[in-house]
Amino acid sequence: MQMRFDGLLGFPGGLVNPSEETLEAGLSRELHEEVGVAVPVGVDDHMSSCVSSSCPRLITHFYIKKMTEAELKEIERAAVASATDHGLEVLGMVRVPLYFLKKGGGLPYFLSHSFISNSRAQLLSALRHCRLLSQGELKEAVRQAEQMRRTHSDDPR
Ligand SMILES: O=c1[nH]cnc2c1ncn2[C@H]1C[C@H](O)[C@@H](COP(=O)(O)OP(=O)(O)O)O1
Repeated sequence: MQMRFDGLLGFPGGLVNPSEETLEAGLSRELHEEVGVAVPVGVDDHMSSCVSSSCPRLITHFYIKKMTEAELKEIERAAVASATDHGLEVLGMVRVPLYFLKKGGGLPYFLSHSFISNSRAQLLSALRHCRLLSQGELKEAVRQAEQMRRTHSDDPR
């Protein structure tokens, strides 16, 4: 995922006008701007679509692209070295911690941060779809994250 200019976590991507380009071409263009490399995206990579709750005229389309660790490392390097949006719209790529540490560290802490639009739900659906974590582990991570958010909102600081 990435830290956005507004301080929220989200996925690389952006607005596409379907009368001007296909969704996949628009996503590839946005990826080039935000991660600095041309990542080919096809209709087979499409995962889900949903009407935005904050803006009913916006439909969010979510794609999953599996890649090797070497490809991921290349993207992480390019995101800093050549992405035109780096330091502007995008403040940095972040790997999602897919583990649990004592006292909520790892995935539960990550999930307790603030996310743009429905990107937190998109992350959870991707982890479920790719079977990277079990249903029980995801449920436990969400439970701990909610508990942390409640604790933080009680913090008077
Ligand atoms: O990761 C995301 N998941 C779901 N919706 C998202 C995500 N990132 C952005 N959005 C939504 C929020 C905004 O309403 C629009 C446009 O986002 P934005 O970052 O402003 O797009 P541009 O890069 O400026 O085109 O999408």
